[in-house]
Amino acid sequence: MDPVKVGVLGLGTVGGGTVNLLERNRDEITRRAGRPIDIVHAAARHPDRPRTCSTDGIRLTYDAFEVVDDPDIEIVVELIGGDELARELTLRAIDNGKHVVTANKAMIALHGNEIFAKAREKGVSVGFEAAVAGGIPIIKAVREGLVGNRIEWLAGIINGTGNFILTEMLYAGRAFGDVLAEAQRLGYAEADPTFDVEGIDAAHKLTILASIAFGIPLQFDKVYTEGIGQISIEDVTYAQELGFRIKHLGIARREADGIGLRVHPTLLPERQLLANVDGVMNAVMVNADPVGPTLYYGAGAGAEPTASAVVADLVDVVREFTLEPENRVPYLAFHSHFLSDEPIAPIESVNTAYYLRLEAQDEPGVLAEVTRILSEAGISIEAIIQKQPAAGAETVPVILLTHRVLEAQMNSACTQLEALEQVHGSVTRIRVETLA
Ligand SMILES: NC(=O)C1=CN([C@@H]2O[C@H](COP(=O)(O)OP(=O)(O)OC[C@H]3O[C@@H](n4cnc5c(N)ncnc54)[C@H](O)[C@@H]3O)[C@@H](O)[C@H]2O)C=CC1
Ligand SMILES: N[C@@H](CC=O)C(=O)O
Ligand code: NA
Repeated sequence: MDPVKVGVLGLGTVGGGTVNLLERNRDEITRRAGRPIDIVHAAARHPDRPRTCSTDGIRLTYDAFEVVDDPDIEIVVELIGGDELARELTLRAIDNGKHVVTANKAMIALHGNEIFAKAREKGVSVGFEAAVAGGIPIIKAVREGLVGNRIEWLAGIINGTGNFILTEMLYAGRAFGDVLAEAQRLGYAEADPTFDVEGIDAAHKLTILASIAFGIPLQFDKVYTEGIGQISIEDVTYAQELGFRIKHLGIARREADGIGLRVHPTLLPERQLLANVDGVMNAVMVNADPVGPTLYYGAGAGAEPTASAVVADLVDVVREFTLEPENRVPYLAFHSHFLSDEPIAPIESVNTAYYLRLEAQDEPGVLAEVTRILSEAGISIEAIIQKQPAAGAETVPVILLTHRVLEAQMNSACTQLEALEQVHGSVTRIRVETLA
């Protein structure tokens, strides 16, 4: 049995994890793939650096192009991250007739349309299971397991670092910088952690999920994105009093004007399973016809869970070696000539319920003014709470939960609320989803 020869680009967190996993579960993996899978060539920026994996039997080089040009290599595993150089190396590997496995969501979200077109032309596979929700086999589940369904919406916690920070900071009282540093130490964070904190990484993943769920091209630039930076302890506390938890979600849903793609903090009823996904864990809920809601849960980041997904793709590619390219599972689940040009709905036309918090002067008539403005904007109120003023404070917090409303209506109502003399500062607004 000739081993399959694999080249790896990048021996960092995921690269090291992948080398270790192929070694540790070698027998099981060989019995499943039909042949042993050997990493024989790897590019590392610092080949002499101590690593988390053994490099025995692996030819090491500084030059990633040497690996993609190595005629012995059948599959290239791209694990350097970033988008431009990774794209160049991936396209070159494909041009050289090699299959590619990658964990790089930025590259797939930004350049996937081009990469898949080139891969189709060359008849090679491109696996990217590790790019979304780490170890959860979500690409496989949506692309293959739900193939008979029409997907209505999906919603998920799809950034491990962000969820780890939120959980530790808001529910265990730790400081942001301290938790982020720990996420970096544990290998969860992106090279530039603002990608995690500002929701960019989640938007990359949502782009990919939406494409395979709805059969649309990858359109990262159309995702509406808010990060976790503006979530305050105060709002977490009030949300809890109302029976909700705040999570950072990626949501893709069929809306009246097209498909809505958004990443933002969200209040979820505390009984929702997604509301109880904590730490580095991720979860994606998919609502489809006819299956109904299904939920996928597991570690969203870290060396070993991510390596699990990389190895799953490696085995899939090996199993498909002898399949005619047209009989393989399409990269984006739908055949490329059947991808739809359905528009992406602008955020203004998205419909959600809202949590609002405003600081109002503690005097008669203010609540009446607030409810008048909302009612004139066609927004109905589900709950309203006026807190006691803190000692010596000029204002009292007023918290409202609204029914579903168009984003555009909410924008204009908030402008009017902020213009009231009795309302100080800006209105805090967080979308509410019940995922029903
Ligand atoms: N860490 C995680 O939990 C997950 C990471 N990913 C993705 O996996 C990819 C890799 O991430 P990590 O392993 O966490 O990053 P990392 O920073 O730990 O590893 C990347 C490695 O590539 C090396 N490298 C960079 N440019 C190179 C070049 N031109 N030639 C050779 N080596 C080069 C770096 O020196 C580093 O050792 C990224 O695309 C990331 O988004 C995906 C899922 C989870
Ligand atoms: N930085 C990412 C890594 C996995 O995709 C995350 O924290 O989710
Ligand atoms: Na995955």
